[in-house]
Amino acid sequence: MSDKRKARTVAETPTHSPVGGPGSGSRPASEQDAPVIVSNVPGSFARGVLANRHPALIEQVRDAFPYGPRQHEALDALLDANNNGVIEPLAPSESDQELWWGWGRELFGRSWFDAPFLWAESYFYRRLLGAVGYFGAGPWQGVDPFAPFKRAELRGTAVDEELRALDALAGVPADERATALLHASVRGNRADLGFRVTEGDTAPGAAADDLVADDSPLLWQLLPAGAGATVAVVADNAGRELIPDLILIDHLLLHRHAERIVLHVKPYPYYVSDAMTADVVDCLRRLAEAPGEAGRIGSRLWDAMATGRLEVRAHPFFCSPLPYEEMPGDLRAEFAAATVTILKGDLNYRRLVGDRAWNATTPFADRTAYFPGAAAALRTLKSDVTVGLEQETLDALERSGTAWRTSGTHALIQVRG
Ligand SMILES: O=P(O)(O)OC[C@@]1(O)O[C@H](CO)[C@@H](O)[C@@H]1O
Repeated sequence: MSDKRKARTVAETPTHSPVGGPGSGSRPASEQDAPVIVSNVPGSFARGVLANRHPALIEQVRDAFPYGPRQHEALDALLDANNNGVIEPLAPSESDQELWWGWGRELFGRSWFDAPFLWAESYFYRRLLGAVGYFGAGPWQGVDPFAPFKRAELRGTAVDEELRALDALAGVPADERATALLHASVRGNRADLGFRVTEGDTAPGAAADDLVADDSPLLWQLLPAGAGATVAVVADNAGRELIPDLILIDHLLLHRHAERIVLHVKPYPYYVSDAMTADVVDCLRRLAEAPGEAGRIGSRLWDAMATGRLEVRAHPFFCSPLPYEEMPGDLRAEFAAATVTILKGDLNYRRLVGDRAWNATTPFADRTAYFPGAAAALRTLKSDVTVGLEQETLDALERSGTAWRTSGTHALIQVRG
């Protein structure tokens, strides 16, 4: 962690005030140093994630596999540390021990609730994988603890219905279809299995599709047909989010809005349902084996993989607890070479604009000015961070008295060209 970042984080942690909920849009966060979100504020969303979602998740994972005593003991220890304990560093034998030490040196020995929310969540997932033996040499190495949930979702009848709906869409004009597919990709971000651990079923289409910001005209301007664009797509969740993302990717390739697309996924399981290469393969199979238009999309994408027009990458940075502002040079170069980078989902948004209590009218372009090239965020609102709203929009949301920031009922399409 850089000294600059360390100083900001530590200094601001104790002075953080609750964020989210009615009235929070008027908090006087300066544009430069909005407080880092931590999880020690009673009643805050971040506290709820650590206090409720993480323990529930440990139990779900425990119940989903016939783990042995070693895994059960490690899960018990993680549960205890999450609820009552302090953050322990990784064992020296772990290959990423030094890396995490560097990212959180000053946080070890402190309560999980006092660490920056983004860091604490990321480290929780790292510890969970460690507890079930994901990284260790042994029979559980590489076994995705979230695979049963991802698999059940992908096999569900809801996916059948969503794929069947593509047949009706095949006949509509290309621009209408493009809008529908873009919105489906945004709405797909509601299908987040981590969110559903405590928030219940807010699956795609279950709630009003309420866009609080919509820069989609700018996105299409950046991608005129036939201009030879390369698009980077930073994926979020597998299954019911990744399927509409892949369908949108097919549309971009088919209508030559992009000549080449690089799909960035996680190198290992993360935030419950985040997509890895194995999930891309499962989704492509699901599409390719479906009847009708979905099957045609699946085989086109399969071919696009074979010719390199669609490529999958899994950079380790995606599983780090860092904001995109601190991305390494090779990833920066990759995004710089893209015509536009589309970042899916809530966590990517937090990492893109910074996991801080920004004033919601802070311009999106200011918060993403560091990003190497054009950036587009497609996100359902599922955490406190929001920027780029018009004052009237913010006022109306605050008047609504709803938990609009965190309940997954609202979404946004924000673009910086
Ligand atoms: O990135 P995603 O899948 O859209 O959302 C991730 C999420 O479920 O996890 C975090 C809380 O655990 C929040 O940022 C958000 O609600």
